[in-house]
Amino acid sequence: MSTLSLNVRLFDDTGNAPAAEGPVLSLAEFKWMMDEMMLLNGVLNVGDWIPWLGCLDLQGYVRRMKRIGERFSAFIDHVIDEHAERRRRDGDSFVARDMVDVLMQVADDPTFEAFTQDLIVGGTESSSATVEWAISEVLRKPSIFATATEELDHVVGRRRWVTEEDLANLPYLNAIVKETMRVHPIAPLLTPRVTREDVAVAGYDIPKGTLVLINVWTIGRDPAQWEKPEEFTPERFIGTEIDVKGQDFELLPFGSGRRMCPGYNLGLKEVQLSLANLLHGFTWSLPEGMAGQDLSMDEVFGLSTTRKFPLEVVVQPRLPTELYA
Ligand code: HEM
Repeated sequence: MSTLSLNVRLFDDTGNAPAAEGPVLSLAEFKWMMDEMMLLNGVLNVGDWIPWLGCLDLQGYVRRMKRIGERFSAFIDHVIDEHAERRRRDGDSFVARDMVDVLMQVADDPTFEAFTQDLIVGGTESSSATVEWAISEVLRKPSIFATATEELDHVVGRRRWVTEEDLANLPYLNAIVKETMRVHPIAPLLTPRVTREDVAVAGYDIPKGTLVLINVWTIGRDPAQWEKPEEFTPERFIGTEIDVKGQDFELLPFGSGRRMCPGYNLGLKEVQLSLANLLHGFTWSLPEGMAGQDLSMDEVFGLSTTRKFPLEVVVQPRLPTELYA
């Protein structure tokens, strides 16, 4: 899934970065860089909590962070140079083809490189990991697959793939996505906030300057908010108005307020459309002899929360052969 997500953003069909002469040559290498960055974002660095130990870098994390920072920087420079070159080459006939092109048209300041990196890092694993969690949940509960494919067959039919226009007519598919985001929020503690003034929330006095973490992972499992929260039940969203757009505080997979995910619209569509096509196009099952409850749902906590163990599945086509060409 992350390969698909990266191919959409950066790589061509052969897995090479565009103009494969830059500091990153292969998709595999770039994926390693992404994994390393995600992991290092979530680690507990002793030096952050016991400052006098910081200079020793006992766990080696700071060294690794510096190394990955330099490699990412070199890669982003390469992406920007490549885009600038096409802009120069095309002159008046230049047409923006991707997000970097658009950003270069609207912004030209020193934060641009960091912003491009934010978009690549923030937008890649979040979508792919969410789809992977959704497929994992479906594998554990085959009745969900049956209901989803019944809806897809009815709305889309078996002679074509799902398109963006179909999404509005797939309430059960959308409910699977919401339920996945409730149980597996990609950023369980959102981005940290600091209070700008003294404030009282729900009877608690929070002084100005307090670091505040919003635990959406726990909110998603709060029995006061959700019936049988430990169960994966997409049906709970059918017929409700609860949405993921930052207004319903019991479900905040994209956060809320001014620091809410700026890519939520794109991310949501990407997850809905990928999942819809994966369920429509393939029958999913676990390897022989493995039962749903045997599938590990252990998580790795990093910048995003991904599966600890890779998902091993058996897939079979559901649609006419010519659609897979
Ligand atoms: C399923 C997909 C996605 C999920 C679940 C997700 C989730 C999140 C969350 C929870 C935050 C923190 C929000 C907060 O603290 O209030 C965030 C921030 C961010 N996201 Fe996403 N995201 C997704 C897709 C994307 C995409 C596609 C992009 C860009 C193309 C993107 C770019 C960003 C950026 C740049 C930030 C930092 C914003 C800031 O700090 O001001 N995300 N995302």
